[in-house]
Amino acid sequence: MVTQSQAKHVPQERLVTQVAVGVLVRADGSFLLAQRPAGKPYAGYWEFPGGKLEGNESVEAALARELHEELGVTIETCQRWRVLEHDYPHAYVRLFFCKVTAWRGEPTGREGQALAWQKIPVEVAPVLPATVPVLDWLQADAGSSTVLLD
Ligand SMILES: Nc1nc2c([nH]c(=O)n2[C@@H]2O[C@H](COP(=O)(O)OP(=O)(O)OP(=O)(O)O)[C@@H](O)[C@H]2O)c(=O)[nH]1
Repeated sequence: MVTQSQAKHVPQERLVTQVAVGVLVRADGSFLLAQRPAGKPYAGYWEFPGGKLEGNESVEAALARELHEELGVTIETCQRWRVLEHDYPHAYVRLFFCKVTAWRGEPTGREGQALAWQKIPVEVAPVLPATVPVLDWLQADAGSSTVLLD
């Protein structure tokens, strides 16, 4: 979904694209990255699975839809984690990162995208610019059981 931003630091002429992003974390601490398919901006870059909110969708509903479409999984446990904004040439995005700790089904690249379970330091490259800080948060969280809400 694209909405007019009310955030003060967003340049006035920019629309904000809201994006729900899933950080699927397994019991061993590994997390899932997906490679953006050909034809999208930043094709070939690695990111966390997710996509844009549609209509009046909530973050949770958009994430459930996107993870089902992209990976074929059904979310069972999901918690909002952090919010990050990034100004790309193609869009100003507001990313709602959610930690997904339980799901049904084995993630599969249903849109032909490559998938990789990773730990810090990640072995795949390049990652999307706005994905880099998330890797730092995951590393910071690794020694703590605290989940910060934005
Ligand atoms: N899914 C996802 N998107 C991200 C991440 N980091 C990041 O900057 N983005 C940006 O958020 C936006 C998500 O758009 P998308 O193209 O994946 O969404 P979508 O599946 O709804 O796309 P569509 O237009 O093909 O339907 C892109 O501008 C992408 O660059 C991330 O970790 N995961």
